[in-house]
Amino acid sequence: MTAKIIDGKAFAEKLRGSIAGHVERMKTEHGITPGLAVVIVGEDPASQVYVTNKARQTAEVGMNSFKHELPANVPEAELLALVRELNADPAVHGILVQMPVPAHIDANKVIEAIDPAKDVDCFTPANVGKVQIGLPGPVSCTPLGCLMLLRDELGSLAGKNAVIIGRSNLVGKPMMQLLLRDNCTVTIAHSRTQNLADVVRQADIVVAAVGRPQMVKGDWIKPGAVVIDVGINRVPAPEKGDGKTRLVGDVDYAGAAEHAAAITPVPGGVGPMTIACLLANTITTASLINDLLPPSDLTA
Ligand SMILES: Nc1nc(=O)c2c([nH]1)NC[C@@H]1CN(c3ccc(C(=O)N[C@@H](CCC(=O)O)C(=O)O)cc3)C=[N+]21
Repeated sequence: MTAKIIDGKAFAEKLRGSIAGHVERMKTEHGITPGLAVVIVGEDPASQVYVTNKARQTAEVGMNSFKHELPANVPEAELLALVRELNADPAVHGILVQMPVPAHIDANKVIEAIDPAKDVDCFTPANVGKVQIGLPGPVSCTPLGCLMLLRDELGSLAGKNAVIIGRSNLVGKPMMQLLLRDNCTVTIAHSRTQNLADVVRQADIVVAAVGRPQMVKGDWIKPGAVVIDVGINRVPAPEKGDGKTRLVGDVDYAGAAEHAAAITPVPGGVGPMTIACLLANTITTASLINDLLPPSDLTA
C-alpha cells in the first residue's frame, strides 16, 4: 500500500481563505478588525523566520498584525509589562509570545500574565480547562490543526483507536482532549512506555509528537492507519552538500507510507496548519470578546 499524502499546506490555504471571509464579515457587519500581537524575544533565526511568516499570513487574511521584538537580554519585568499593555489594548484580540523565551525569563509567569480572553495559543490554565470540559474558547493550535486534518480524512473519528506519542502540554495532552471529545479511544505513549511498537500497532490513528527524528518506524504502523506527524526536526543532509540540513518528522515517512492509508509529510503537513489555526483562534477570541458566536468551522 502506498499512503495518500495529506496536504496540510493546501488545507491550511483553504482554511485561511475561510478565515479571510470571517474577517471580512466581522469588519463589515460589526466594525471589528481582529488583531494579533506577536512578541518575540531574542534573535534566534528560526524563530525570526517563523514569526515573520505569521505576521505575513495575519495581514493576508485582513487582520491587524502587531509585531514586538525585544532583545534577548530584556528584563522579565519588561516583557510582563508589554503583555499587560497588550491585554489592555482593545485593538489586540490575540497575544502570542514566541516560545522558548530566554532562560532568565520564567515562561510560566509570562503565560499567566496573558489575559485568557486573548490567549490564542491556549496556554493559560483557564483555557486548558475550558478545552477539557468543552467550553468555547481558543484551542491549542497544533492539536486543532491535527484534528481538522483527521476529520477531513476520516469523517467521524468515533470508536477509533488513537495513539498519541508524546505527553507535552503543547501537543500530547491537548490532542488527547480533542480526540476524546471526538469519541476516540485514546492512549498516550511516552518515553517510559513499554513495548511502544506494539502499542502503536493497535492504532487506527497515530499522532507522533516526541521530537525525535524518524523514531516511529514503518513496521509499527497498522495497515490502513492514518499517521499525523507533528515532529519538525532539522537533521544534517550531507547529500545536499557540506553543512546542509533538511527537515524530517518524528516518523520514518517512507517506511510508514508503505503501511498507512494516509500520512502527513514534513514539511507541508502539520506545520502550516499550526499557523492557520493561530489565525482561526484569533477569530474565535475576537468573536468572544465582542459577545459574538465564534464560527464553528474554525474551532473543535
Ligand atoms: N507561543 C508559541 N506558539 C507556537 O505555536 C510556537 C511557538 N511559540 N514556538 C515555536 C513553535 C514552532 N511552531 C511552528 C509552526 C509552524 C511551522 C511550519 O509551518 N513549518 C513548515 C516548515 C518551515 C520550515 O521550512 O522551516 C512545515 O512544516 O511545512 C513550524 C513551527 C509554532 N510554535
